[in-house]
Amino acid sequence: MHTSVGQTRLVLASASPRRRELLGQLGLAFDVSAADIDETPHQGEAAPAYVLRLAREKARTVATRTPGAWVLAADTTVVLGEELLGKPRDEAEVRDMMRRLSGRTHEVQTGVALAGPGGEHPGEHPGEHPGEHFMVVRTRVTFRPLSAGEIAWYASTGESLDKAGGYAIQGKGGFLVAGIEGSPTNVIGLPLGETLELLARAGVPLPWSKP
Ligand SMILES: Cc1cn([C@H]2C[C@H](O)[C@@H](COP(=O)(O)OP(=O)(O)OP(=O)(O)O)O2)c(=O)[nH]c1=O
Repeated sequence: MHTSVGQTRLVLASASPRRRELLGQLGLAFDVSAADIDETPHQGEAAPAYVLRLAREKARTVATRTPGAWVLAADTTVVLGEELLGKPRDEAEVRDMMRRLSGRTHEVQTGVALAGPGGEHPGEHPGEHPGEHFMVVRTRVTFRPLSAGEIAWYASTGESLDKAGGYAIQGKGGFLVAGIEGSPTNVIGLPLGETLELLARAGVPLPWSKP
């Protein structure tokens, strides 16, 4: 997809097909450019600080190579108690995550960051990209108590490996979930209502705003 928002391009800094599809639902035109960054959490880093740091880093990385564009990025993680559950490495780790999530409520947290087309002018605060806006959105998700058979089958489907917490609520993993409190699109990787508010706050022209 290539076009511009008013005079200024909007770029989605993501390799995630889910984020591309979700942002596309807002009727905005945008380009896509993935940011490959190190996603290792810092020692003792709290979940909201972690997802925000990664979202801002992705946005800044792409903003540096696309000057004059608005750059939107996000990072999603699953938080169970104090623990961050990222993407599982293999099927055994998926089974382990499913056993831990079974019958319990966890939070899905997404950091969303928008870097403005600020050129070379410094931001207001040290380390801040000019025109930067960001936020963290949290959704509570409760899993059904899962049987050993359900866990083994789900882990074998292969849909877990590129998903935080090892499941996809929008896919085969829908049966795992008993209830959800908060934004559903946040769980899939981009909270649409809040993203819209962020874009509006930053002054990005929306499809229905007057020219
Ligand atoms: C919990 C859950 C996560 N996910 C996905 C959303 C995110 O794409 C992924 C978490 O990984 P992220 O690191 O947030 O994103 P990504 O690596 O897929 O893409 P990029 O960094 O390039 O933007 O997990 C689902 O699709 N469904 C779910 O139910």
